[in-house]
Amino acid sequence: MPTPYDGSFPQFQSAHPNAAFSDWLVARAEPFWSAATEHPFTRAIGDGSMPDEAYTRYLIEDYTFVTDLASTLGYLVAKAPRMQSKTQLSAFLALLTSEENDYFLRSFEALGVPASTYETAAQGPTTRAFADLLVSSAGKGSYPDGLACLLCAEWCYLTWGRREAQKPKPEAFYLAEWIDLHAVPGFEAFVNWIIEEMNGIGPTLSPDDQDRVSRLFRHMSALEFAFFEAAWTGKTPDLPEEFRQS
Ligand SMILES: Cc1ncc(CN)c(N)n1
Repeated sequence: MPTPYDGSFPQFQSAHPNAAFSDWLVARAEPFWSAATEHPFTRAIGDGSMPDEAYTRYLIEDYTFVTDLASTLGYLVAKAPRMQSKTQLSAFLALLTSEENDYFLRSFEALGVPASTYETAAQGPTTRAFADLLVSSAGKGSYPDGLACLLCAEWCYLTWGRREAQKPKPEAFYLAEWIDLHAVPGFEAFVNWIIEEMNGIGPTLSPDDQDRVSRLFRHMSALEFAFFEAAWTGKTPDLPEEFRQS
């Protein structure tokens, strides 16, 4: 697994003159970024080797995560400084609450999960930590804070989605469609937009703000890994010491 870069953005740029702010975020988020994007759970989605039990566990938790993600997008639409950004974010929010919501409902039906289960599911500890970070960064933090969390979540999914889309489609529609949702050109264009938005704003931030944004991206990467791990193993993984609240 790659080791983390612990220097500042200007230091990173002196060593890598063509590097963008988002490259620095990824370098600072290692080894969690690679652990999340290469998690065995993501490979099992594309292999068609996913146990129903693990995928059901994942979908129930992820439905609550996506509900919080929709709230996060609502905050970001409100905080985005430009109309062009509000347009991008609200279009994604519309997709999340329509096409993606429909995906979850059809998948729950196919996997035999009743509405009474997924509508009232309590979040496990990892999803709760995610919800706290996402919703509070976007709601109480600045636009770049919330954007860093969104960037990590969507870029992570584009990364494994594009890789798994190279394999023959899995038979189960809920696996094949989950890959498609995260590999189609429209999703890629949206993630590229978030990357560009962050690359435009990041270099203008103060050193303290850059540092905070990079910590949020790193924390999100660790949670993305933990989320896959919890679904895959059925156990709550311990978060590394640096993310535990005192
Ligand atoms: C945990 C998690 N992270 C990201 C995504 C992609 N929206 C998701 N569905 N779930």
